[in-house]
Amino acid sequence: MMNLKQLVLASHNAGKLKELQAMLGESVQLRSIGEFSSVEPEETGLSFVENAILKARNAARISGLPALADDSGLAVDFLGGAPGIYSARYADGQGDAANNAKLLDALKDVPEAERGAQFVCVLALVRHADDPLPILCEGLWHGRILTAASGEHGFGYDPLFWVPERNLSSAELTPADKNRISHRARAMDLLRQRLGLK
Ligand SMILES: O=c1nc[nH]c2c1ncn2[C@H]1C[C@H](O)[C@@H](COP(=O)(O)OP(=O)(O)OP(=O)(O)O)O1
Ligand SMILES: [Mg+2]
Repeated sequence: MMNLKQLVLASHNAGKLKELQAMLGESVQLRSIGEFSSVEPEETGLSFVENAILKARNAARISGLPALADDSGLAVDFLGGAPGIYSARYADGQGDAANNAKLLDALKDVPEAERGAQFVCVLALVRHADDPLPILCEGLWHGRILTAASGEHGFGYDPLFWVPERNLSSAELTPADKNRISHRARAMDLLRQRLGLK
């Protein structure tokens, strides 16, 4: 189908690279787009799918390699699905800690039963920059937003995301356990099936 020994990961997020490489194992080497360029494309799409495709095409164009992109985020029920595709930019680009603080504030006094949320991950794989048939895989992970941060693992909103099947925050899970059950794990599972890697 395509040479998948080397794929460029269209992401500047070290947390994603670590998780995706761990899920893929040694048969596929993920190279970060950061090796080729430090310029991040503007995420102008209105959906996770559009942004994932846009990032994958951009990375394939820059690197000349097949490219995998991950567009992901946190959709909070009480906020009508926000921050959603804007999760990384929720606190205007001030980073994870500011995003988490803003989310806690937005849910101040909201009772537990109304704090439902889901992590969303869309993976897009393109064989080359103009690929007319990107492979798209998605994964969801249902949980709840805690009232205070807890845990040191992971990245992003992990310290605020309570995982019902473990009764722990996502940042309290071991990396290996998160990689078995997360939104990203589900999307990667589908991708491996699509690629005949399992
Ligand atoms: O497993 C996760 N655990 C915690 N937080 C997560 C997770 N997965 C996505 N997230 C959050 C981080 C960021 O606020 C947004 C992704 O934004 P997103 O644009 O896809 O990624 P990004 O800008 O960090 O890197 P890049 O676009 O270069 O891949 O959702
Ligand atoms: Mg981004």
